[in-house]
Amino acid sequence: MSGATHESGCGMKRQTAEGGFTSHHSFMVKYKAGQDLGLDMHTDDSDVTVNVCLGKDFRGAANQMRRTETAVCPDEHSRRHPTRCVRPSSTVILRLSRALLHLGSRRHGADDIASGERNNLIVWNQNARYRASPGYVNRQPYLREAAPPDKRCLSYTHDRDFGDFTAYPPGLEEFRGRGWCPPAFACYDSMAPALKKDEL
Ligand SMILES: O=C(O)CCC(=O)C(=O)O
Ligand SMILES: [Fe+2]
Repeated sequence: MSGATHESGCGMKRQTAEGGFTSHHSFMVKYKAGQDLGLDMHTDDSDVTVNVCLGKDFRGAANQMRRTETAVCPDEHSRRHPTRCVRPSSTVILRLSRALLHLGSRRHGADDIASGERNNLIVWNQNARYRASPGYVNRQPYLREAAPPDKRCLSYTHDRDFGDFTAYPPGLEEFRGRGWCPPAFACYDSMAPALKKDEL
């Protein structure tokens, strides 16, 4: 591996404190024509994720050689910040033989590849002591969203209001109305009234 991208300002102190990681879960993801081309925005069941692009030969959505774009939400998911951002998500270019390190609780996804095959090694690192502490992201209070989400942060599988901001990807219209985010009590003021009534 020739280098790793680590977004600045993405502190990992709490996640790596008190002896560090207590478990790891590693797996490969594969993107190829006729199978998955990319991955919708989501969070991981990890405290810190390592994502290494191992192969093979592919072109990204903008036809770049062996590079693809990954949107990473600037804010850590917490019950206070219900998994998506009102601030613009940053775009990280993950290219062959490089690694990306990010908090599992930050929403992220992989843009579709245009051609070829992309293979990435994903390592989910968990810290049981961090998870048991009051600072754990999923122990924070879940507050109302202050404003509509950033478009780049939207997820067609998770967000009820995805279709209010952008068209569903071809063939994925069936996800309309199926998401859970944001729950009714956390809707921003200008969210469509029909969606505000939905319960979690
Ligand atoms: O393919 C990628 O770059 C992201 C994969 C990922 O986020 C995951 O498998 O959880
Ligand atoms: Fe992920």
